[in-house]
Amino acid sequence: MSPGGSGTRAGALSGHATGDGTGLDARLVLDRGAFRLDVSLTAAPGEVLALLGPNGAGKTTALRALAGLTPLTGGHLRLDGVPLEEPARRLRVPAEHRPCGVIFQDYLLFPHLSALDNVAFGPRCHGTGKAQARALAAELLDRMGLAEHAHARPRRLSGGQAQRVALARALATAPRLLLLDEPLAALDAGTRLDVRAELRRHLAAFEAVAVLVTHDPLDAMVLADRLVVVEQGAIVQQGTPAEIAHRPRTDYVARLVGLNLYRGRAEGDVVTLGPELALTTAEKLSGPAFVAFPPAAVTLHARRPQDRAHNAWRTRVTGLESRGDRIRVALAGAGGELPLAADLTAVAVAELALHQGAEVWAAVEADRTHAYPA
Ligand SMILES: Nc1ncnc2c1ncn2[C@@H]1O[C@H](COP(=O)(O)OP(=O)(O)OP(=O)(O)O)[C@@H](O)[C@H]1O
Repeated sequence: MSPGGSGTRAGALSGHATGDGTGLDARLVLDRGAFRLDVSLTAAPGEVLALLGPNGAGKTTALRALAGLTPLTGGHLRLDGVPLEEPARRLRVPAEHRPCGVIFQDYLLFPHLSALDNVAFGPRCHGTGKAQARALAAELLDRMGLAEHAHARPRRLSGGQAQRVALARALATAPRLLLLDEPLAALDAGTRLDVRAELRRHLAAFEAVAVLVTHDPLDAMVLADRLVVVEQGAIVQQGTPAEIAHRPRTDYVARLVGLNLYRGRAEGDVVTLGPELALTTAEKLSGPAFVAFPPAAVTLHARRPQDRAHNAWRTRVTGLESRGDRIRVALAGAGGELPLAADLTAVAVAELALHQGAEVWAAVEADRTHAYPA
C-alpha cells in the first residue's frame, strides 16, 4: 500500500490522469449481441469512481469486464502500468489472477464458511499460510467492528454485517482495484445510512482505485470522487458530483440531480428553446446552450405574471406527486413539449385548483436559471 493517503487523495481529486502509469487505464469495448459497450475509464490511486446510469446502460457489464468475468472484445485494461487485458494482443489475465477485490450485490459470501474463513479465503488462495490468513482476517473483521461475529455463518448475519464482511473479504488481498456493484442496494433504509457512512470512511482510506456501480445518486455523491454517467453503453458525462449537479448534460442526469434542463440557442442573455419559448437567463452566452433550474424556482399562476423579471409560458399539468412537505407538479408546454417540474406547497396547489390537464402559467426568474454551453 502506498503511504500518505491524504496526499494521494488530493492528487486524485485534482484530476484523473495517470501519467505515471499508476492506477487504472482502461478502454472497455464489449459486444453483446445488439448491445455495445465502449467506455474509457482512468483513475489515479486513491480515487473512487461511481458508474451511474439507467437500467441496461452497461454499468454491470463494465464492472464485470474490469474484474475479468466478461472478456473484452476490444480496447485495453491496464492497472498500475501492468496490462491485464488487450484482445488485439490476445492478452488476458484471468479473473483469479487479477489484483481485484469484488463486492457484488448479493455479497457472494460462501454460505458454508464462517465470516472469518470467508475473509481468510482470498489470502489463502494467494498462498498465505492458514494461521497468518486467519490472523489477517480477524484483524480486518475487528476493524469493521465485527470481531464478535467472526465465527458466524453468513445466514446468521444481518444485511449490514454481511455487507461489511464482504468488504473485509474484498480488502483482505490488498487489491489494487476494488469493484463494488450496488453495495448498498440490498440494505433497508436505516441500515443503509450507517453502512453508507462506514463505507465512505473505508473508501476514503483506501489507497488504490475503487469503482462502484449504483442507481442511487445519493450513494454516488457521498461515496465517489468522480461520477461517470453511462447511457446506452457510452459515457455521456463525467465530473465531480458538484460539476455534474451544476451542469447536467442529459435528461437522465438532470432528473438524477433534480433539475429542469433544456437545450437551445443562446444570444446574449436569451436562450431560444423553440418557436414559442425563449428564456432570459442570468448568464450571457452565444451558440448552443443548456438552461437548468430547480423545480423549487418555478412558480405557477392562473394568469400571466406581469413582473418582467420573470420568464413566463403557458403549460398544462400532466401529473401531481406528493414529496415530503411539497407537491411535485409535472407540466408540459401546451403541445406536450418542454416537460417541466415545479415544487409547490399543498396550499399553492389548492389555491390554483391544480389537477391533471389544468392550464397554468409557469414562471421562473432569470436569476434562478443557469445557462452554460452545450
Ligand atoms: N449475458 C448477457 N448476454 C447478452 N446481453 C446481455 C447479457 N447481460 C446483459 N446484457 C445486455 O447488456 C446490456 C447492459 O446490461 P448491464 O447489466 O450491464 O446494464 P446495467 O447498466 O448494469 O443495468 P442495471 O442497472 O439494470 O443493472 C443490456 O442491454 C443487457 O440486455
